[in-house]
Amino acid sequence: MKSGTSAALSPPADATPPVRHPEAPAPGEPLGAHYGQCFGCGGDQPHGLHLQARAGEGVSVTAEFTVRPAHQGAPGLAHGGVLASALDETLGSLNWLLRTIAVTGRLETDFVRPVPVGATLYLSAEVTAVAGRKIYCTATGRTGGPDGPVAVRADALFIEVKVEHFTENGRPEEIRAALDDPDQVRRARAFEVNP
Ligand SMILES: CCCCCCCCCCCCCCCC(=O)SCCNC(=O)CCNC(=O)[C@H](O)C(C)(C)COP(=O)(O)OP(=O)(O)OC[C@H]1O[C@@H](n2cnc3c(N)ncnc32)[C@H](O)[C@@H]1OP(=O)(O)O
Repeated sequence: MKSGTSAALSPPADATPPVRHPEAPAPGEPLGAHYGQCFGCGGDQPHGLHLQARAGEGVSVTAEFTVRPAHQGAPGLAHGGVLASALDETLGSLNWLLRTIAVTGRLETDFVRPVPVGATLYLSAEVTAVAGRKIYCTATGRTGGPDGPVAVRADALFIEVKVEHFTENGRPEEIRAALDDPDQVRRARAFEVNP
């Protein structure tokens, strides 16, 4: 049974359907990591989720994440916060398709079934509505295959921010390193609004 979603995650009356950016990656294309040190998608985080997302149709993505021993809460089972991170990361990757820089404002998660170590979580997410800077989206994670039973799901509100959100709030050494890395700058540009 789906639990109730809070009023904060119900789009207002003037919300509009999301618009896929004309230069968004084609359906099936891998999105890659937005930052090598990202806990969700980065390849340089030994205990990270190493989540790999691909563009879907419209403003949707799919992703997979395999639970490793470093992700346990109870013996042999994934930690709920890690599963919420996988949902958050998948939802965050939707912003590649809008070409909008946005951060999670609110994330509401249902944990439906326990997810064992070694299991692969098949995630899918889509943007449902946009209202000004507010991006409403939803995600599910299934086990056993892309059509397997739902183990986790989330509804979320992302808020569009400017790049200064990161440069003014992030620890200076990581910001400096990111700005000095041409590959990182190129990936940040891919988020920029308006071609
Ligand atoms: C060199 C650098 C390269 C960088 C390259 C970047 C690459 C791209 C990286 C992406 C990374 C993704 C990674 C995964 C996704 C995370 O995990 S992101 C990390 C977790 N999230 C955060 O840290 C966000 C922390 N929170 C904040 O900074 C601020 O609260 C926010 C979210 C920016 C909002 O603050 P604000 O801009 O002052 O906006 P505010 O005016 O308060 O609110 C705007 C609207 O949103 C609503 N709202 C705001 N918060 C909420 C809420 N929690 N609940 C409900 N409504 C809310 C407000 O009510 C308001 O509504 P309206 O009045 O317009 O109707």
